[in-house]
Amino acid sequence: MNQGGTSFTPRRDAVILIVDDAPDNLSVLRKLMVEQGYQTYVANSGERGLEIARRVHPHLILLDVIMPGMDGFETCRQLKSHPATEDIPVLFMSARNEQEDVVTGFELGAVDYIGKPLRMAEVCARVRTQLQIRFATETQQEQSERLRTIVNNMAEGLLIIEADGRIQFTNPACDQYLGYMSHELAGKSISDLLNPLVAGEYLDYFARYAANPEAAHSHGTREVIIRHRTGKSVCMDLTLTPMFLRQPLFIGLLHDITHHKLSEDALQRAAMIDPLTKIANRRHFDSFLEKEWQRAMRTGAPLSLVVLDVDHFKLFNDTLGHAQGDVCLQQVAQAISAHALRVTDLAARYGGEEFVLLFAETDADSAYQMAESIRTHVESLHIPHPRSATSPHITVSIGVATLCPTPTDNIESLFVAADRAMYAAKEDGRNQVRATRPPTTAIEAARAALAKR
Ligand SMILES: Nc1nc2c(ncn2[C@@H]2O[C@H](COP(=O)(O)OP(=O)(O)OP(=O)(O)O)[C@@H](O)[C@H]2O)c(=O)[nH]1
Repeated sequence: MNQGGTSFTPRRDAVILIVDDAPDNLSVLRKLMVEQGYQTYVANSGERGLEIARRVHPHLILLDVIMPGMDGFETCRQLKSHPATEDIPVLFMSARNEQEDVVTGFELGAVDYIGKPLRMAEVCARVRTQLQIRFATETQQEQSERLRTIVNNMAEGLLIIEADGRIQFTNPACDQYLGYMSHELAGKSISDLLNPLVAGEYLDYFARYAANPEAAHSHGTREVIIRHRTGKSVCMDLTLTPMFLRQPLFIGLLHDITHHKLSEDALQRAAMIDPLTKIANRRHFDSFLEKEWQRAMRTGAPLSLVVLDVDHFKLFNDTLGHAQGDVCLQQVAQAISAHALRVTDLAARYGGEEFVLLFAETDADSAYQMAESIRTHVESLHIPHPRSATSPHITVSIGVATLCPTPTDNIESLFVAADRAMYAAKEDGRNQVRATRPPTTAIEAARAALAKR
């Protein structure tokens, strides 16, 4: 169907009802309408016309005015007062075509009034025009209904926003996302929902494009934090598109990504954590060390790396079983991470039974003290190691390396130094701390004091 120009062709399934008491008129008009391709019903009285109209609900009624019994005006009055027929367009045909008759016809709700004798080509043209209007209205109503159903049932939140930031309309999903009752958001400003900085940016964007509609373009999608009615923050994707009708408006589409965000965060956290011991994994430690290394290069502060290895762990596994070995690793991990006290400290499981600890802004003496404290902590856990030649309990050997990184140093060399120190501790009998440089006398004293206990 072409709704735009003059070449409109009525739908072939258009249904016409002709009401006229004169059989000749009825037969001529019927023939004419059938020739036009319309499905045609006829009635020879107002009463019969009402009956057919309620039953078949035609698209248009051609209604004679002068009829015995119920005349055309009364028939029209009754059609318009019944919900089943009130919206059917009525086109009067009458020899009574004084001005007051025509006015009465229109006042009763008719869409047109044709004078008799009828000129058939004119009747056809008027019928076609009324059908065109009728179908266009139906199409509009259908489209509006379709749109309303979509808007009311879509999962995305929808807002219509005016250029000054005032919310004109929200759909049920939007109300639900943000905890509002239906229509409660209308009249509020988007500044009530967004933080002032983001709201300011949007208001600038609205003002810019309201002033220059030609340059309008979609604001795209961005992640925003929106204030829920309860005050809590929800994370949403907001897509804004300008729409210029009588006034500049903006269509906002809200997509709730709080759950994605939560699982994204959980995934990110999981990617950083060792599943057995729940402390940092190697990947997280490496990136943390890289950052602290760069920072230490800028500040010139010392960086201490501690490498720890459980003594005779293979024997432990072989004696008590792998499951018991796992529990042991968990306990040792907790003891180690209990010493990562500052935000710039990080304890991690680096491999099977090997752990590492980074102490940023920590000199060799302090790092040695911390390492010694870890060693005694692990020993004090008293995890039985029945077949160990070193101790009846689980112990660890620890290597410490300290460096004030310069551009000629590299992380690898810090690791090599700490590893070397740790192997030296193993070779020297295990359950001890070795550093890349000898501890100061004060540290020695501390060690001696600890050893006596
Ligand atoms: N239970 C358990 N054992 C592990 C895990 N990862 C590595 N191991 C075991 O840790 C043991 C490490 O053994 P080695 O590196 O040979 O050390 P070791 O000779 O027992 O002891 P040292 O010479 O004192 O280092 C191996 O038997 C590994 O199977 C783990 O996740 N759970």
